[in-house]
Amino acid sequence: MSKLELLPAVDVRDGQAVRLVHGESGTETSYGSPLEAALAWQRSGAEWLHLVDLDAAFGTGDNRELIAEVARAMDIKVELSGGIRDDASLAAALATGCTRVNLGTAALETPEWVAKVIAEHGDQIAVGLDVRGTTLRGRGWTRDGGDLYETLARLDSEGCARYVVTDIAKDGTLQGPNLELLRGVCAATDKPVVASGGVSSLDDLRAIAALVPEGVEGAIVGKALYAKAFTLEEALAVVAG
Ligand SMILES: O=C(O)c1ccccc1NCC(=O)[C@H](O)[C@H](O)COP(=O)(O)O
Repeated sequence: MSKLELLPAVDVRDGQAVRLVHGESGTETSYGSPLEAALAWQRSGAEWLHLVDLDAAFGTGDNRELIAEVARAMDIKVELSGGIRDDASLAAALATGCTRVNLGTAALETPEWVAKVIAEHGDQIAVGLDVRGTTLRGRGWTRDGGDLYETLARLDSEGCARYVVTDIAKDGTLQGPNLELLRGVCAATDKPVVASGGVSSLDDLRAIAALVPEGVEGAIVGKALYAKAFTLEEALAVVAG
């Protein structure tokens, strides 16, 4: 059985590494320099970094230069997320040398453009399915954007390579992942799924790792690492088996 990939998160708001609760603007806890945080995860043995420009996601500006600096400083694989919605923002994201980008709002609002870039960039494009219940949310998770399973079927038919699935109700809360949601998405697609939101403990990671045979490929971990619920070294040891 393949092992679960771990993606420690660095979410950037106003130049700082932060964690939000339910992804809501105004709930930030700050954790200092994004570059220092990313380098710390890399030193601890991470193979991936999940790097989010929250200002670009919310439409309150962007941290494009800082995000590029962090991505370029990494020797590990980088997944970039937040505000990638058109040719210019996609080109800027890919120019950082990141391994892949995560599209959210664009998949809901400009499906033709997303189909085009999936066709052009293949595995470099993942789509973030950020949900409340089974309703997708876009624009920094502030606006409803359609039904999860209808959108998933459309993206599958367009050849989307991978999905990053977040239960917004769990994100940043340390309440545990939504395993039922992950199982539901895995049952609806043959494409790999990256779980995001709510991881609170090593047991949560074990529970997500148990879904690898169903199609879960990775888990994003944010708050739990910053709150020191466990160390990244401990988490990597758990997923190594
Ligand atoms: O990824 C986005 O585009 C995004 C947009 C708006 C609010 C939050 C967003 N991402 C948050 C994350 O990707 C978190 O880093 C991740 O879900 C980790 O959650 P947790 O382990 O619960 O801290």
